[in-house]
Amino acid sequence: MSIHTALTIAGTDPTGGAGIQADLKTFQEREVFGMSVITTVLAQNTTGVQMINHMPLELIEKQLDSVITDIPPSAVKTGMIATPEMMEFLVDYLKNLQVPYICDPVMIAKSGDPLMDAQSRQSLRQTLVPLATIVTPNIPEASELTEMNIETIDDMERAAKMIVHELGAQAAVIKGGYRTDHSTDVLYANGIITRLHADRTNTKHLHGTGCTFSAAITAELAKGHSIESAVATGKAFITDSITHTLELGTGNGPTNHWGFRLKGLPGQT
Ligand SMILES: Nc1ncnc2c1ncn2[C@@H]1O[C@H](COP(=O)(O)OP(=O)(O)O)[C@@H](O)[C@H]1O
Ligand SMILES: Cc1ncc(COP(=O)(O)OP(=O)(O)O)c(N)n1
Repeated sequence: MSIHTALTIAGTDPTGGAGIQADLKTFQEREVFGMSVITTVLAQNTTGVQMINHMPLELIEKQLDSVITDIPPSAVKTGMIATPEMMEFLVDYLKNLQVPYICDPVMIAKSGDPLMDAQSRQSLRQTLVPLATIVTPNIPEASELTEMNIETIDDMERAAKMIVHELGAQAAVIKGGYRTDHSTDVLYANGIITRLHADRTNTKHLHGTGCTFSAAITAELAKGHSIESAVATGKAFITDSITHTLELGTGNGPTNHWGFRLKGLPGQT
């Protein structure tokens, strides 16, 4: 049996809904062996972010060395990489790895709390985005990366093309979660635009949707699937996670990482 492995390099969420914890749960659900390197420890929950503490670069480097020299990843994703110094350091590291790399350009939590400053947002465009196999911004993040005002699906398509042709990523998925009329995401890969549709679930429990979606895509790339197939599976996985809501927490709760397993079971909504 061949074992597939995936590494997430990101920040933490003690509630388990977003960040490293959501990534590891998702890798496990997709039957990929999950590994993690922590960049930032956060005190956060379903109501917002209470405290942020960045790890020293030396500790990030040591964690990476420990994992990679022992269990090589078949694919890597980055989530919250909050400072230009962390980004610049990771560029050399990721170039050497030569495995599929998913860049989730995490900038702001749905609670509204910023996860990086303006200078870091600019650095992300020049450092990590050009290295990515797939970049997975939500609409505000795509606007920041492309300096475009994104309102329509056509705008999402233009932004995805710009991330590939002008910023240098191999493919881009613009996530439609911030829209209120539909949940259509747009993939641009290998010169082709694909619209990924899903019914919109009327719920406030959407904490960590972006992390979970990009982790599911990473797991599929780790198995050797194509970009198009990995993104289609990621979309099905996140849709089931949102549909089978858990209603946890006093604020905007997490998604259900085992939602796809509940499909068709009696008594489950
Ligand atoms: N209410 C919803 N119903 C169905 N799908 C949703 C809903 N909200 C977000 N999604 C989907 O979840 C995924 C993550 O999108 P989004 O929430 O925009 O990311 P982020 O957490 O980075 O802001 C996308 O596939 C998006 O279409
Ligand atoms: C540590 C950490 N990383 C990323 C996020 C943002 O997660 P995301 O999946 O974009 O979902 P929201 O939290 O914005 O709903 C985070 N909160 N914490």
